[in-house]
Amino acid sequence: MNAMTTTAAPATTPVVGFEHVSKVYGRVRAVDGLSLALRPGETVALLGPNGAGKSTTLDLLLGLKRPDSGTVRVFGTGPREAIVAGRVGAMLQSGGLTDEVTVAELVRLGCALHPRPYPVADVLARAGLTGIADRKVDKLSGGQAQRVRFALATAGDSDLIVLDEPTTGMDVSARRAFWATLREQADRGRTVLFATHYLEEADAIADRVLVLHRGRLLADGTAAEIKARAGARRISFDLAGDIDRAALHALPFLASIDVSGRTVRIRSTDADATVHALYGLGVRPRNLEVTGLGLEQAFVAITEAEEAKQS
Ligand SMILES: Nc1ncnc2c1ncn2[C@@H]1O[C@H](COP(=O)(O)OP(=O)(O)OP(=O)(O)O)[C@@H](O)[C@H]1O
Repeated sequence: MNAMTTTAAPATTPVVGFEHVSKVYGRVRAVDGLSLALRPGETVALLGPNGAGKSTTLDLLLGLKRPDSGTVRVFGTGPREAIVAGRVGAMLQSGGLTDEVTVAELVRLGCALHPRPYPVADVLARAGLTGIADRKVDKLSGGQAQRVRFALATAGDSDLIVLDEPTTGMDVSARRAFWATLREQADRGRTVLFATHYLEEADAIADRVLVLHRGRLLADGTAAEIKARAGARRISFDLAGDIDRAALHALPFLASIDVSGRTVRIRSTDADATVHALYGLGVRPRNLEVTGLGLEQAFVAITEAEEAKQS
C-alpha cells in the first residue's frame, strides 16, 4: 500500500476526558481548570492531600456534581448517559447503605439494576461476602461495609470502575484481597480509577498516578516517573580529599545538595548522570550510596514544593 494513503488508526476515545474543568464552592476552587484523559485499560491512582479535590473530581466524573466550567466526558458522552448505559461501576466514600436489608438482598438489587449483571453468587464471592450474605447491612463492621460497596461497584460488567478511598477501614488482609480482586478486573481490560491516601497502594497497583493539589494536576506519570520528578534518588558519599565546592554545586540533575564536613548528601533527578559527572570531576567518593525514595516521600516533596511556590 502506498504509504501516503495509509490512514492512521483513529485516536481512541478517552474513557474519561476532562477539559478545563472547574468547580467552585464559594471562595474554594475545589477543582481548578483540570484537564486529563484516561485511556482504556489503565489503572490510575488519584493522590492528593486532604482537600486536594479528589472526591469532587470523582463526583464530577460520575455526574453527581456539575462543573462550573469546562466539560466532562465519559466514553465520549455525558457522565449520566455512561452510567445509565451501565458502563461505570462506582464505589463512593460514604455512600449510605440501606440498613434494613441483608447483604445478599442489597447485592441482588445492585445486580438487578445493572444492564449487564454478573451472577449474584459470583459478586458476593468476589467481594468476600459469601459468609456474611444473610447479615443485616447495619450490623457490618466498617471494613465489611466497604466490601459491600465494592460488590455494588462490581455487580455487573462495567468498563470503568471508580473508587473513592476504597480500602479505608479495611484491615491488611482485607486490603490485600481487595486489590487482588481489583487486579483481576483490570486484567480483564477494565479501566480503574481510585482515589487513595495510601501511597504504597498507588505504588503497587497503579500504572499511572495523578497527583492533585488545590484542584490542579501537579504530576501525571508512572510512580517511577513521579519519584524521579521529585528528585527522588538520594546520593551520599564522603569526600576523600579537597574538592572545589562550586564544582559540586554545579553537578547536573541536582534537586538539592548538602555538604556537611566531608559528607555530601544529594537529591538527584538522574542519579546515574550525577554520579558519572562526579567521577568526571576527579572525585573519588568513599562510602557511595544511591538510594531511591518511596512514592510517599516523592509525593510530600512535590506538594511541599508547590506550597512553597504559592506562599
Ligand atoms: N459541598 C461543598 N461545599 C463547600 N466546600 C466543599 C464542598 N465539597 C468540597 N468542598 C471543599 O472543596 C475542597 C476539595 O474537597 P474534596 O472533598 O474534593 O477533597 P479531597 O481531595 O477528596 O479531600 P480528602 O482527602 O480529605 O477526602 C475542600 O477544600 C473542601 O472543603
